[in-house]
Amino acid sequence: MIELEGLTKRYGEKVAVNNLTFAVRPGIVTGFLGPNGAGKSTTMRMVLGLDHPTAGDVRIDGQHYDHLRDPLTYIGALLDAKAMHGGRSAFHHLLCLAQSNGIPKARVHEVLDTVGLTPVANKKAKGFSLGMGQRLGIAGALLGDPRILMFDEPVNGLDPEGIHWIRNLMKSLAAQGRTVFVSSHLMSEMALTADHLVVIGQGRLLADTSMADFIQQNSRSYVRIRSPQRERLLDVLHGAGITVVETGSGMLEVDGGKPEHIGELAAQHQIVLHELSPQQASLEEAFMQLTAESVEYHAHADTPHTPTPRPAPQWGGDWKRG
Ligand SMILES: Nc1ncnc2c1ncn2[C@@H]1O[C@H](COP(=O)(O)OP(=O)(O)OP(=O)(O)O)[C@@H](O)[C@H]1O
Repeated sequence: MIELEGLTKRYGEKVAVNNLTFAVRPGIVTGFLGPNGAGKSTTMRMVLGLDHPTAGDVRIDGQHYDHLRDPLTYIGALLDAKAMHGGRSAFHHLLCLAQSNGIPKARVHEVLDTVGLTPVANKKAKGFSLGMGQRLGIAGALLGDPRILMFDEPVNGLDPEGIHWIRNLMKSLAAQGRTVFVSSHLMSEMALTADHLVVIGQGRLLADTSMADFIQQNSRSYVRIRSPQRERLLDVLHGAGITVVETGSGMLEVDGGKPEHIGELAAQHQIVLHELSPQQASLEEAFMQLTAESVEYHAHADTPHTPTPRPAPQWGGDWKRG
């Protein structure tokens, strides 16, 4: 379990993370969403003790990261796949991590196999593609067989097979009772992977809820109806006290209606239906709706806005014995 309480991080005037309180629970995949610059990576860095909170607290299974003995055996993380020594082979990179955390060498071979990098184990990491780098970063996260896993944008650079693989990996890690905390901008992927969502905007908590509730609470669900006897159907629905929205394309929409009820009414009045389909907004639509006001970096056709570059997080470099 990861627990945040009033977690806050300021960089000068900028409040990157603002009083976040939530818990990431075991046994499920928790998605961490937010527009660019919302504070996701800063939060994750604070979980790993790579950044120190201005205020508040974050604990891993009740302990501060700095107090964990052999931290890789508690929490494995992928924050920045490029934050590794490019001159080392994949095998050596993992071996160094293993040795500093009391993990046996045999485990290095196991995780290389799990992520599919055994054939390139002796190749230097600097020659790796983005996707291979992601796999190596994931191998590092799995090395200590930790109860908690945290991935920042793990599907970045992965091909469709790789995306499918990481989705199943995360689900199976959660099914084993582990805590899995993952950020991604790929909403369709998140919708397939996460059971629970934590959403932040401009450093503040916007939602901490199940995937189903999040979509339901932040979007419109309705029944779409198409009928060649549109006018008669309208009369019947109005007669039954149902509010109908008429769309320009000739469709009818009933907010929050039950398709069974509408279908039965139509049948009772012998009205032909060509379509009767429940419509649920996608995670992407719900996310856009919730975060619309906290998006900092809008694209403009003629004035592209680029956030100020900042140093890459030093993943792995600060990990040490407690
Ligand atoms: N080391 C730093 N110094 C100054 N400002 C920083 C630093 N790290 C992050 N910030 C600022 O804090 C805010 C949150 O950044 P962060 O990278 O945590 O957001 P994010 O949600 O991970 O964004 P993205 O989705 O674009 O990766 C941003 O405005 C960013 O510019």
